[in-house]
Amino acid sequence: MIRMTNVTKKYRNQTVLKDISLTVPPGKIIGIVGRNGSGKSTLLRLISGLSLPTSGSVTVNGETANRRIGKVVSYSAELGSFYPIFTVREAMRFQASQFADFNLAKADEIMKLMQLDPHMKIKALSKGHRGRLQIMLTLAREVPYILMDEPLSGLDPMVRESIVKGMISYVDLKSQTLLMTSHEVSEIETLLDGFIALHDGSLHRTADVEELHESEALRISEWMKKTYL
Ligand SMILES: Nc1ncnc2c1ncn2[C@@H]1O[C@H](COP(=O)(O)OP(=O)(O)OP(=O)(O)O)[C@@H](O)[C@H]1O
Repeated sequence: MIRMTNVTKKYRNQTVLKDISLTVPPGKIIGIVGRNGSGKSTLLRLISGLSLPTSGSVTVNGETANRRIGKVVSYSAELGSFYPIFTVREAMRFQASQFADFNLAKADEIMKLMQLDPHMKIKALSKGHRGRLQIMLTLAREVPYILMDEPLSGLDPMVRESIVKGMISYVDLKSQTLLMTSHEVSEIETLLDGFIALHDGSLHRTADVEELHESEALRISEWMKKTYL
């Protein structure tokens, strides 16, 4: 279980998250939605333990989310931490050397699904292929929580649907929870069990997708248009 209790995050004197309290149960696919600058990435970074709240607490399976939480949380790392001269295969091996839970066989399958060339150097990859590599490196860890920040950004619209579906097939919902942010809610909403909607740093709503369908006969994208426009 991910639990945020009265979490506020400030950068200098700007409050980017305000008094957020929420829980994310295990075994779910959850979207974090909201306008640009509403705090989606900041929320994920707090859960990943790479950033700490100014006040309030964030716990994952009862443990405070700090840098050590990386043992149960896989966060879509920036490729900046990988040497640009690494090939795709070397980046996989490097990830395996950093994380004992990195499943090389699964990584290999995802690499094929993503149509990544194992011999290509990171510095030579296009933006879309760098995005695919990031998805593979994040998803191949056998951890309870996988956090992906804008996994679809930079991906060609023609392949997004198949990549999203493929991605989900590698999440084991008996033991894993996936949280992801996306600007294109309509592209991921059929996969989501629930969503967390932020507005100007405040928690606007958390809901089950089914509950939204049943109570308001709306899809998330329709609800967002109605709410935010
Ligand atoms: N390291 C930082 N230092 C200062 N301000 C920051 C930092 N990180 C984020 N912010 C600010 O926090 C606010 C929320 O940013 P965040 O990236 O979390 O929003 P977001 O909802 O993910 O945005 P987008 O949809 O544009 O990706 C923004 O105003 C941003 O400028």
